[in-house]
Amino acid sequence: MAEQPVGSSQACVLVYNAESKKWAAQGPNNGTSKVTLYHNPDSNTYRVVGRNLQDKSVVVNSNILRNTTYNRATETFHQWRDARGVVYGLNFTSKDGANSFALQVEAAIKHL
Ligand SMILES: CC(=O)N[C@@H](Cc1ccccc1Cl)C(=O)N1CCC[C@]12C=C[C@@H]1CC[C@@H](C(=O)N[C@@H]3C(=O)N4[C@@H](C=C[C@H]3C)CC[C@H]4C(=O)O)N1C2=O
Repeated sequence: MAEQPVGSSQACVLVYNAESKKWAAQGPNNGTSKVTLYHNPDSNTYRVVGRNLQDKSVVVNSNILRNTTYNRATETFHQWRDARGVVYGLNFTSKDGANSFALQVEAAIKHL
């Protein structure tokens, strides 16, 4: 069976630049995107894919692994580090959207 969407939310997608110590919004309109957690049941893998609402560009495509720490830095800002050390941040547009997305990512990590 192909990849299934587990859940989606709206967030500004940011990537941290360790050099400049600054967050960079990904894509136009301040990086506001639809972020979706996908599950591939055949390989039991998960990934977070974000598509910018304005130009539909893919602004994040990050595997969530069993050793991924999904950090709820605040009620509306969550972050994680990928296998290459790239740090992604999601600045959610609502606390409910942030919480529901985090619960699905946390459940996914437990399921790996
Ligand atoms: C042990 C460890 O790895 N810790 C990592 C975090 C982490 C922990 C555990 C697992 C994985 C990871 Cl990833 C760490 O601390 N990291 C990862 C890279 C960046 C950072 C390092 C330093 C800075 C200091 C300030 C802080 C930060 O960026 N806070 C946010 C913030 O300044 N902003 C964003 C919103 C709200 C705030 C919460 C929106 C835009 C900007 C703003 O408000 O304008 N930092 C970090 O998060």
